[in-house]
Amino acid sequence: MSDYLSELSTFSTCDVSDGLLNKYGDASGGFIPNLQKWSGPSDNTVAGKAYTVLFAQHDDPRPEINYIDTIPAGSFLVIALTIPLQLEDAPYVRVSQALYGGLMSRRAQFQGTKGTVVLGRIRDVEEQHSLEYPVYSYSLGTCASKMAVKPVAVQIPLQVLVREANVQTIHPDDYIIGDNNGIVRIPTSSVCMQDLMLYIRKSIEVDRLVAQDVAEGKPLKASQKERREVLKELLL
Ligand SMILES: O=C([O-])CC(=O)C(=O)O
Ligand code: NI
Repeated sequence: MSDYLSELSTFSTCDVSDGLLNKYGDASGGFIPNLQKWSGPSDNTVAGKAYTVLFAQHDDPRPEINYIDTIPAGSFLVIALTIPLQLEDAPYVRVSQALYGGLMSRRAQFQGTKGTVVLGRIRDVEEQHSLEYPVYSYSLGTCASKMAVKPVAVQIPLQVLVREANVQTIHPDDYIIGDNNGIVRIPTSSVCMQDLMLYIRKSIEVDRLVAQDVAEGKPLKASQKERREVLKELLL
């Protein structure tokens, strides 16, 4: 099986969104909205495969699980709450406790995890920063989560409530890509990775040529129209 992680980490999240938007007609471009980046490298992209974790209310009948000690290397840890605990508008979650902290990042990093996305709050922001391990979340908190919520399942689809009551579903093993712009997800079940990668490579080359034209004083719109012609044949 071919693994696209190393090449994906040479792209920007915007390049990936361009591919999903233009090649697959995905209006969201795979962007997971409202996430803040708190830590991680400032000058490169990180990519991993979604290792999904669902948190539910503390009195949920399902027993609490330990997920942090069994993350496969190359994963991007993605943590979400059940839909009733989410909100459409800021702060996007009903839970004011932090689902994730610095010790968890240390353990994830030790296992070769590429980064962590928490669709909720995290804490220990200074410790996160010092680890240089990529962490994204909606916001921050100070209190641990044990009296409010608990992890109940791994590697199941996670539903994320976004504006206008839309729900995005993140599936286990979707590609997750992060940089300073935010987080993008490639829905692996509905995308041919080989075709998408080909499109993105070409589209980056086109943007490079347009930038060159602009540096030479050419008008932007005309340059884009001309340079993007070559992308049309990849849309078939
Ligand atoms: O105790 C917790 O819930 C999380 C935490 O602070 C850590 O991982 O450092
Ligand atoms: Ni802590």
